[in-house]
Amino acid sequence: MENFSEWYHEILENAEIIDSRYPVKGMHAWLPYGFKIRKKIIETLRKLLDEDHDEVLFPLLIPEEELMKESIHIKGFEDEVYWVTHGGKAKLKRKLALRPTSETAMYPMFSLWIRTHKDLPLKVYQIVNTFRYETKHTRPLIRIREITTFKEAHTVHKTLEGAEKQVKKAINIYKTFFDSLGIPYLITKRPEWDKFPGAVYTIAFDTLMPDGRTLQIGTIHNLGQNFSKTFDITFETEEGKHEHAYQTCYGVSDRVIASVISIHGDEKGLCLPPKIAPIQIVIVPIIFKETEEEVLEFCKNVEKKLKEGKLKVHLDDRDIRAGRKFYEWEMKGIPLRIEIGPKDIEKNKVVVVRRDSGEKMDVKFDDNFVENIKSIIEKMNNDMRKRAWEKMKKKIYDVDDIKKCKDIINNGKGVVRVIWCGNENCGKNLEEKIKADMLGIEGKSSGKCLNCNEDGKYKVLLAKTY
Ligand SMILES: Nc1ncnc2c1ncn2[C@@H]1O[C@H](COS(=O)(=O)NC(=O)[C@@H](N)CS)[C@@H](O)[C@H]1O
Ligand SMILES: [Mg+2]
Ligand SMILES: [Zn+2]
Repeated sequence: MENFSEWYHEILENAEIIDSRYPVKGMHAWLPYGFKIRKKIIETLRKLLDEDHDEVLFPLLIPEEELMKESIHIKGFEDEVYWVTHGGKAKLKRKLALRPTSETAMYPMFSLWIRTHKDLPLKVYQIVNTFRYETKHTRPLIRIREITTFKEAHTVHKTLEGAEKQVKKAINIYKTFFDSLGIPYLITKRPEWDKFPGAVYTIAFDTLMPDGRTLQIGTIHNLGQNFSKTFDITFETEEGKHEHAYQTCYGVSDRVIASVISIHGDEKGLCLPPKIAPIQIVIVPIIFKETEEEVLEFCKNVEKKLKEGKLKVHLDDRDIRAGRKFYEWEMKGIPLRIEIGPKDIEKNKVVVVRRDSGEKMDVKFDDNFVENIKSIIEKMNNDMRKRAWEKMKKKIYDVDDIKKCKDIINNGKGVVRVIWCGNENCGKNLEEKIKADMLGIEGKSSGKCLNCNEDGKYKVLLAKTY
């Protein structure tokens, strides 16, 4: 794990997640196993969003004049937009952008959909691919040019309070989502100079990767009335007045998958949270010639019982060495392995091995068998999440000395928490001094600004970032 980047690229290949050989930089093919993991993660996300959003689907191509409408927004994206300029041999009269994100695709339509207060709040999302011509170093699933798993939610409200309430709801949705994947997170309000182009403010979820750098795994933007004024999203109030609506949008991407792989993975390969593992349990028969029949028979019964319990189980009865099977399934991060040999069936039990801790347990194949397996799985989900949080918390340092900050940041030790006065120039100066990015404001604080010694106003986090 000391060379995280090498480990990361190898695991994507060895665990058959994606194939990076696709001949366009920053774009990759999803392989069957990786696709199944991605599908489970999307299912988890959909279940959360469908509680009070409707799923929609907008076109990929955005007319230039719509994309250019919100000046700050386009300022932030103009260097990253892919353009379509031809249809066949014919040059298009007006060029079309591949959506980098869909505000400018959706909001002209919202303006048509929203007439009166009865049409609000509107809460929609889509899970699509988006395109950003990233000029910084691209990296599979982390910084890609085709973001293949881009979930973007867009909401419209009558009042600022409505939008504020939705921001809080979105924060809870992301907390629940990342908790279910066992991913720890830092929640901060991005500094003014690093918020989403066109937003009033941005709340970000960052996680800490094994190399000491943080990865922005989700963002929530309060758009105020910036876009509703640009795209004329107005509604008739109860009193018959016309007002501009208040909006939010929030998104996650393939980075969620990158963080599940990176944070739970180890030298043996992936370690998937049981909740999103395409196969939760693999049964490996320990075969000896004289007892082959009854062992396989027993394995089939165990498999049947587990399937009846709605668990995703695979019986690996290939005619290869058990050790080879262990290696392969550990690489693929299957949460539980069940080993069954002649001694086990004599005692009517199986051996259960946890992928995360390596812990081995005997479990009786009796009436409580499925329940016992389910509680091991439940415990594993919780242990993986707790372990990841503890690991991250240990790498967040409260620091009141610039030199110490530099040492922590330069040696990839993690994140520093310091007191800041809130002044932008001072903040940017601090970033330069310790060669880190300000993730953002965690909360209020008194004391002295670490950088300029003026009155401190906020607790802020800084780290090396992706
Ligand atoms: N090049 C990229 N590769 C992978 N993920 C990315 C990339 N760029 C952004 N993301 C992820 O996408 C999330 C949402 O992107 S964003 O620009 O912050 N926000 C939006 O686009 C808003 N419309 C909310 S959906 C980011 O938090 C980040 O996790
Ligand atoms: Mg970007
Ligand atoms: Zn200061």
